[in-house]
Amino acid sequence: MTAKSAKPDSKLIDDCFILDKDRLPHQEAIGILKARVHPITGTEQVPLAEACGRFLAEPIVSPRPIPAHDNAAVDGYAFASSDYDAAKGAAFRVIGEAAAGHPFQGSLLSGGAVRIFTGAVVPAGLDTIAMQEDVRVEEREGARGRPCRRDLKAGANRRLAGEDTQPGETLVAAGARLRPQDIASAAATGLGAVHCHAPLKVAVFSTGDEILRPGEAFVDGKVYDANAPMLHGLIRAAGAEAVDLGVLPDTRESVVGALSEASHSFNVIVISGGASQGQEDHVVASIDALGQRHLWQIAIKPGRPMSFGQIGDCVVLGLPGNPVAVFVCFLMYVRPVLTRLAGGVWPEPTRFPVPAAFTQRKKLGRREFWRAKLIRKDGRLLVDKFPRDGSGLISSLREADGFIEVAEDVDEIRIGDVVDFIPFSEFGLDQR
Ligand SMILES: Nc1nc2c(c(=O)[nH]1)N[C@H]1C(S)=C(S)[C@@H](COP(=O)(O)OP(=O)(O)OC[C@H]3O[C@@H](n4cnc5c(N)ncnc54)[C@H](O)[C@@H]3O)O[C@H]1N2
Ligand code: MOO
Repeated sequence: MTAKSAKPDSKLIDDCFILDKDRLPHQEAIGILKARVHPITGTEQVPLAEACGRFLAEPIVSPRPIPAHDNAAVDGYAFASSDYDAAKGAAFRVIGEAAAGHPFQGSLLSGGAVRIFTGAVVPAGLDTIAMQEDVRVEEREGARGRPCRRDLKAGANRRLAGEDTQPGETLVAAGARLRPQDIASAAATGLGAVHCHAPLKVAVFSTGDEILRPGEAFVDGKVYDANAPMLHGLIRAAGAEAVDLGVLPDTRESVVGALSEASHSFNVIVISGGASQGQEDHVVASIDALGQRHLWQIAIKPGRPMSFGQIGDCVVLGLPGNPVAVFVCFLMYVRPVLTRLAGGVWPEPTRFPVPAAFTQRKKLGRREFWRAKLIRKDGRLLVDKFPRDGSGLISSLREADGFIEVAEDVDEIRIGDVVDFIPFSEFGLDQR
């Protein structure tokens, strides 16, 4: 991997990214977003069964030890280790029974054992359980004896009260997005509901006179709207509610009117297309007219003309029209913004170091996100770059396993260089 200091590259005069040095570096853009957004939704009690995927407003703290009692890990016989000789094994007289939900009720005698089943409370005074497969049943002097094997450790097959969770322990921190295993943890403490942030309401617009809605009859010269349905899925995967408000024509009045109206009823507006400075691009000018713009043009590829601002309390994220740019901008910028606004902790995807299976030059001074696939070669895991970079190639998104993130100061990746690979699963998008 070759790293150089950023400098203008006169060879690339026809490159529309020539002015990247004047644009905001990725980390500065992240800094602006982080500084500007904070949780904005209300909070509510949510029944556990409905809480998966919600952002937690208050930590989940266990009111009790889990398990609540010492209990049997196996079906067998419980006895006191003080009555047992590990060198010889032992024979016990069975004096009663303990089943899950039905504790032993009798009183214990020295040398007595209790027939016990998995999950049953271990009777007070007993501490060790012999698995029934390790026990031989005998009739001796009229009573049923249970000689059990040698070498059992004191405490064997007993699950201790509190070994999973201690009372007062924080199980899930505020700001976490609840997963099924977190729900199990809360449920095990007896909590019926948890305190969560209300979901964020996000409006989605597409713009462009060329855009047709999927399902409509094709018209020459038009393009079906791939962005709004994709954004819908991405927003839902990020834990927010999405409402698709349709396609706006390329006029200033329609964009200003639609943004203004939506800003009154949504927490966030995500709009794709019309993001740059052509005469048909109205998003940035509309944000300027209606509110404040905090960011526009990032030194990245793809996705450079992304914008971020606010109209009143409504956050507006303007994404470029190219679907690959929408995908990249959403995962790298919009998703963390939505997470934070919804009460979550700013998510940082893990970058996995993986050797490159390809050689590729790159322009200095901007960060690039390359679509990539994991491959196996001679038993090693490598990452291969999708051969074409076009920002309209939805096929590349469909086939990729993730992004390779290439820093501003790198001008070439060579075969064998270790690169930063971000699998799409890091963004909550499942692998097929
Ligand atoms: N002279 C320049 N031209 C362009 C530049 C530049 O710097 N100078 N930047 C290029 C880059 S990079 C991008 S990204 C785009 C950004 O353009 P806009 O956000 O203004 O996007 P549009 O022109 O509206 O659309 C771009 C492209 O995407 C298609 N599109 C738009 N919406 C959808 C949709 N909902 N579903 C599917 N496809 C969509 C649209 O038809 C265009 O092909 O500008 C470059 N040009
Ligand atoms: O950077 Mo554009 O965002 O090529 O699609």
